[in-house]
Amino acid sequence: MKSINADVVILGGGTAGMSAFRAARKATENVYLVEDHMFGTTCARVGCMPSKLLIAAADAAHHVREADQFGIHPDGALRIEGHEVMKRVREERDRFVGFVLEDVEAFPADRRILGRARFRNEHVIVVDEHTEITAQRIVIATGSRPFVVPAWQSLGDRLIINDNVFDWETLPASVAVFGAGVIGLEIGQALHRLGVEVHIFGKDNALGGITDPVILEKALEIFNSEMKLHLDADTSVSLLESGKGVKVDYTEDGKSGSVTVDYLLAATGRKPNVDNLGLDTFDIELDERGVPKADRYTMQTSAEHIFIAGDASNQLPLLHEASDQGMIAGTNAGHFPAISEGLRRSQLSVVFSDPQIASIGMRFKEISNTYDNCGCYAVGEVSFRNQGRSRVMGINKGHLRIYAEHGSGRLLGAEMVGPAAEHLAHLLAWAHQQKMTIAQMLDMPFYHPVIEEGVRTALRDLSAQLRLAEDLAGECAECPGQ
Ligand SMILES: Cc1cc2nc3c(=O)[nH]c(=O)nc-3n(C[C@H](O)[C@H](O)[C@H](O)COP(=O)(O)OP(=O)(O)OC[C@H]3O[C@@H](n4cnc5c(N)ncnc54)[C@H](O)[C@@H]3O)c2cc1C
Ligand SMILES: NC(=O)c1ccc[n+]([C@@H]2O[C@H](COP(=O)([O-])OP(=O)(O)OC[C@H]3O[C@@H](n4cnc5c(N)ncnc54)[C@H](O)[C@@H]3O)[C@@H](O)[C@H]2O)c1
Repeated sequence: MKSINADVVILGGGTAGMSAFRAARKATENVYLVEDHMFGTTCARVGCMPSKLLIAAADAAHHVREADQFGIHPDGALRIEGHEVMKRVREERDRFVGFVLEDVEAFPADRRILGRARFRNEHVIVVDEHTEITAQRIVIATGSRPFVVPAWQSLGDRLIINDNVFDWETLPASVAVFGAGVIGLEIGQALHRLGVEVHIFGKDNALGGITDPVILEKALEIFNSEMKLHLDADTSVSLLESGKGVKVDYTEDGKSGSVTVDYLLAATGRKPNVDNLGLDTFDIELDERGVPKADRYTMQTSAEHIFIAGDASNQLPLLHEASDQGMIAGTNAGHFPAISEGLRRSQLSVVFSDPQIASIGMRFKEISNTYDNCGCYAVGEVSFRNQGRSRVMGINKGHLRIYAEHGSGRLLGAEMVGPAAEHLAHLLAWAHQQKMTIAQMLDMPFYHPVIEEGVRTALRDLSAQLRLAEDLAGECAECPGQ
């Protein structure tokens, strides 16, 4: 077995690991990056990019179908060639992966190690059975993997996860998507729009990570009118005798039903890859999911020379977060024992369904947990039904709710389902990070006619309800704030 002494070793060569590697190398050259099987990142290979490529194809089909409303009638039946759709998805995906691999190739070859890393103790990492690294500091950046209900393993190759979808040569005839979260909704709706028969099975009426009940109700109405959603069904699944498909039996609202599909896509959440790392070989404080607890500003765990970043950290499993957390963890591992707080940006998340779903700052659930006792917040809202530009474009479906604090008048957060949510959410997240008040946001320019005018309507509604410090006479002085 080869022995190495390192200042820093990074476990996992995805987005967070690459970011940590670059950051740590600014402090010391003696840094190693260990990747289990394949560089290229989850985002580029099987996550953000291929899913958005599939969605882009679905959007193209949708726009053709929707053209009628403008008096445009594409002649003949819409023909979707599954193998052409998937060829573009795979080719463009490979192009994105290629760029990541070029970045990896630029890292010194002797500092990249392929193999599965595991702690032997708090300072020693064993990679497969070929290398032992004694490291002064360690960054865990091992990402996450889909959580799959154990009983579904009996479905054999008819059970698929997101990774499998993007390797398809062509589109299947039918899929049952389990999980109506972010992945289930994005991939499920895209497949549906590409002509695949899709049945989405969820749990507890949850949809796309929405926490605001008003937004959830609107979203359920919109998505239910397009697809077969079973969001609170009892289900049992079995492999067809032929082995070539899956039967889903379900009961919902007292009624029973059954569907037969080619595949069951498990999109029931993801699990941080920390369970097989050997964390039980030393003392480190874990959360309820078995993930090392870490300070969100330094990414330092209770074992002070060990840092964690990206999906592995069980904080916000998003690409930009993985990159930021990797940078913070790598910088601190590099400069240890000098630790500094890194930049954590305002929360921003977007689901690329149509209409899109987005949230910024505090979600409604957090707001109600924090403020419900004192009632020191107000909500402003707008429906996109009669919003000028959205109606012009025939995309006038959705609702936006913005939350602000009485007293300070500051923007707290927002949730929405609706047109251009990816852009509106950026606008709102930037204002949130700048700690703007609703009055300051209303002082900003708004062009006409644009979808952003919908944000202004919601801000005006909010402004009319907000009670500012001078009106409160001491009330809300003890507001929990953020
Ligand atoms: C279908 C899908 C769509 C998504 N879309 C979006 C999106 O649109 N926008 C967005 O912001 N986020 C999106 N995400 C989430 C985003 O992809 C992740 O948050 C991000 O990729 C996490 O990066 P990471 O570095 O933590 O993990 P990864 O990129 O997964 O890197 C972890 C690496 O660690 C390696 N590893 C694991 N165990 C070990 C070990 N023991 N030893 C050595 N190496 C190990 C793995 O092989 C892997 O390469 C999506 C995810 C999925 C699945
Ligand atoms: N656009 C994006 O930014 C994007 C896209 C995809 C993924 N992601 C990231 O990946 C993470 C994981 O995505 P995900 O969709 O797997 O998880 P998720 O947590 O968003 O959704 C999982 C859903 O599965 C449901 N569920 C759980 N067990 C079930 C069961 N047995 N049957 C039916 N439904 C069940 C849950 O109620 C939940 O709604 C997301 O939280 C997100 O951070 C982001």
